[in-house]
Order: sequence, then structure tokens, then C-alpha cells
Amino acid sequence: MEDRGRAADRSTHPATERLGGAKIDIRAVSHHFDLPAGPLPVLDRVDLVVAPGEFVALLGPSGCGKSTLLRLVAGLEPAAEGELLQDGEPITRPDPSRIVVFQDPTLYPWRTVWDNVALGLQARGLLKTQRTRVDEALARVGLTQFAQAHPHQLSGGMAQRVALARALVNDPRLLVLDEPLGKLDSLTRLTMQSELVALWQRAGFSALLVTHDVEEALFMAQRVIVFSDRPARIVADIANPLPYPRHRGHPRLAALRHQALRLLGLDATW
Ligand SMILES: Nc1ncnc2c1ncn2[C@@H]1O[C@H](COP(=O)(O)OP(=O)(O)OP(=O)(O)O)[C@@H](O)[C@H]1O
Repeated sequence: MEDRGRAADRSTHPATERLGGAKIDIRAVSHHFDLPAGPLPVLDRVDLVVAPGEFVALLGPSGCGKSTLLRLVAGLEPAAEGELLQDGEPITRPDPSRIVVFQDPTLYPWRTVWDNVALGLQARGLLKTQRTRVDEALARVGLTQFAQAHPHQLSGGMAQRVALARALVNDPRLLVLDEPLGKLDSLTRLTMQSELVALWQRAGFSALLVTHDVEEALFMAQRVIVFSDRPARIVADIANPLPYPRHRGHPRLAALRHQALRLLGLDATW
């Protein structure tokens, strides 16, 4: 991780500094939903290890089970079979060390940007003593000037930056990203991809990203996991060793894109 240059920010983020990114072990996890017509199998013996501080992207056909896997990792529901561990401890419930960022920023419209970002600290009774963390999180996403704005005064990209700041203020050890840039226009999306990578480089959390965008996965992640149709099983684990910052036109990215599209059953000539 020598290329990550994040030492400068670490002094202000004691939890991540002390503990680093989380190691996540997903061991033989299978899952299904009980529908009136019978069980719907969604995950099929998924084995995956996310190393501390690693950025891993999950790609797969729509509806195969990627978000379900993120929900299990986040501790939002228990796996039907197998186990999920964070640093060797079973994941049994949501925890502030694992923060989920969804496609929709879901900000409270009546609260200012600052107050939205402060939510996590407030809920944990830490706001009184740690108000500067809110300011720091806003600075990290470039929204200091908008601290007193309300969500309706923000663009889609800015709202998603607020959602990121709201996650970062908790010093997550794992950031669980479920299509976080999916609703943004394509130019904002490209900018935010670079910003998110820069945040990850500075803060040192582990990241698990679900995206439908092959280029996004390859541009951002160190590994791209490709899933089959539902029930999702892992069909490939593609390493992307390119150092950061990455150049979108790098020929290696084009070759990896071709490989990923082929694995997804798509013709990579268009
Ligand atoms: N709570 C639930 N109850 C019943 N079925 C569910 C539930 N959540 C998800 N499913 C079903 O599980 C399957 C996998 O859903 P999931 O959202 O994990 O897929 P996905 O790969 O993230 O999809 P997409 O890429 O389209 O977002 C889908 O068929 C979905 O309808």
C-alpha cells in the first residue's frame, strides 16, 4: 500500500489510524429469501476475503444478489448459511465501524448539511466533544462552504458528497458502497470516482463497492469480483494492480474491461 499516501489525514482520524481497515471474511455464505411460492436462492457458497485497507468491487448481472451480500456484510440481516467475520469476530448486527452508502443519499431535508453529517456522532452521544470531526468530514468532501445549506439547495453530486461525509465522520473501518454513484450524471460520476478513491487512499478504510459499471469497478478497485446469475456465485476474481492515481486510458484497463465483459457474457467489441 506504499502508493496510498494517506499519512497526513490519519492524525485527525484516530479510530482508523489505530485499527486500520477491517479484514472481512465471507465464508461459504449461501442465502435465500422465503417467498410465498417457495425459497428464492440468492447467494451460493460465496467465499471472499477483503484484506485490511483493500478496495474490492462486486460486478454481476442485475438481481444476482450483490446488494444482498452487502446487507449481510453490513450486519443488516443474518446469512442463512456460512459465516461472515470482521477481524475474526462474527458479524451479527450493524456497527458504526461498517458504514453503508446507498445510491440515494437519503438526507433529512429539514436539517442543514452540517446537521446531516453530524447524525452518527449525535446518535452515539459524541457530538458535544467531537464537533470538529463534522467540519473535517465536510472539508474532506469539499463542502465546507455549504455547511449551513439545506439538501434542496444541493446538486445530486453534492448531496452524495454529504452522504459520504456522513459516513466518513464515523471513521469507518469498512465502507460498504451500494451503487453510490448510480444516480449521478456521467461527468459528475467520473469526478466522484476519483474523489472517492482519494478519500479511501487518505483514510485507510476497506471498501466494498457494488456497481453495474465495469469501467468504474476497474478504475476504482484493486480487485473486481464477478458474480454469476442468481443465485450468485463467484466466477472470477480479477486483480487490478495498477497504481493510483490511475489513468482512464491505460491499456491495461482496456484489457481488463474486455476480460470482465466476457465473463459477464457481453461482447466487448462495443
Ligand atoms: N427482502 C427481500 N425479500 C425477497 N426477495 C428479495 C429481497 N431482497 C432481495 N430480494 C431478491 O433477491 C434477488 C437479489 O437481489 P439483490 O438486490 O441482492 O440483487 P443485485 O445483484 O443487487 O441487483 P441489482 O444489480 O439489480 O441491484 C432479487 O431477485 C430480489 O428480488
